[in-house]
Amino acid sequence: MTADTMVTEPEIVCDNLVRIFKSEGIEVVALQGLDLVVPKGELMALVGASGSGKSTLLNVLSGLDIPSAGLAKVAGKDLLSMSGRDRVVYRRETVGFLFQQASANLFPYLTAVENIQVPMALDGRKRSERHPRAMELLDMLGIPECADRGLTQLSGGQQQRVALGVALANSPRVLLADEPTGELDTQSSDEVFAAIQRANAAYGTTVVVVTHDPLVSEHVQRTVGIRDGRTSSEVVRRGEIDEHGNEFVVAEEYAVLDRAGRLQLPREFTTALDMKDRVRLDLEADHIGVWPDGSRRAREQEVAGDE
Ligand SMILES: Nc1ncnc2c1ncn2[C@@H]1O[C@H](COP(=O)(O)OP(=O)(O)OP(=O)(O)O)[C@@H](O)[C@H]1O
Repeated sequence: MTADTMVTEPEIVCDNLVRIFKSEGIEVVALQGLDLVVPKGELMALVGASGSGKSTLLNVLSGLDIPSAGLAKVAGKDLLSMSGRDRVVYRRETVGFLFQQASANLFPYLTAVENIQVPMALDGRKRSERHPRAMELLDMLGIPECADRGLTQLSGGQQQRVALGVALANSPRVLLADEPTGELDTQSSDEVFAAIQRANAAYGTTVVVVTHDPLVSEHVQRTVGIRDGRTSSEVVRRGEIDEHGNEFVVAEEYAVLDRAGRLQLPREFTTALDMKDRVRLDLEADHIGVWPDGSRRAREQEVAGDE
């Protein structure tokens, strides 16, 4: 294969991913055929209502949970067929995880630099002296002066940046973050998100952030919406330059069309036109028209079809 014909495999591929939870005889389908492709090095956000399946998806991608069916591949590794042993190595080396609460990533009795060195020690390195990578990470996170501070001497935003350092300690290819700014004030959120952006740019780490925070979801290239366990919509942003040479961002919204031809119409659209149960489709030269059942246009079409 030549360099020209070589196609880079996406870093994350989910194809028709299903996760069913069974408890006390009741089945909950948390993921119902979810499709998602994330190219290497992308920083993207996942948004969706409570219960839509975001945490279930992150748990699958982080190797904590095993899906019921479908395909989930991260950094070329198949998460359904992976052995228990490979899963441990995968979680230590391939993915880093950042939780909403910084404390979930941190040991309270260790300093900032010691915390960042914990996963490195697990990786067969010595913890007794400062590891250059830990100091480099603290620099990149913008908190080198916090190296020897205990957690009680750090603000919430600084603690979350140390937690990010822990997640990045072993240079994971993929960083998964679940509401990383959810408990922070605006300035701290800003600092944590800026640190995530720097990590993405400096190390080429692919980043998936689950968020309700517009500061995050509106400042990434792509925001994917999840509804009822499926990817339903995407907003793609790109920078453009106006006639005065000023940069501005164009955001385009898409519905996701899966391989079976399914798409979810936005609820505001279907409610506005009182669409339910079934709709009439009309193939035009360059688009597909969707009409409410019983609308004048649908009836006209029916008559035209009969003639
Ligand atoms: N371990 C479990 N056992 C049974 N049902 C579960 C389990 N985990 C999640 N669910 C169900 O799966 C669905 C998706 O949950 P999930 O936590 O992934 O949603 P979410 O989008 O992350 O929500 P939130 O924003 O509130 O965290 C919900 O109906 C939830 O009740």
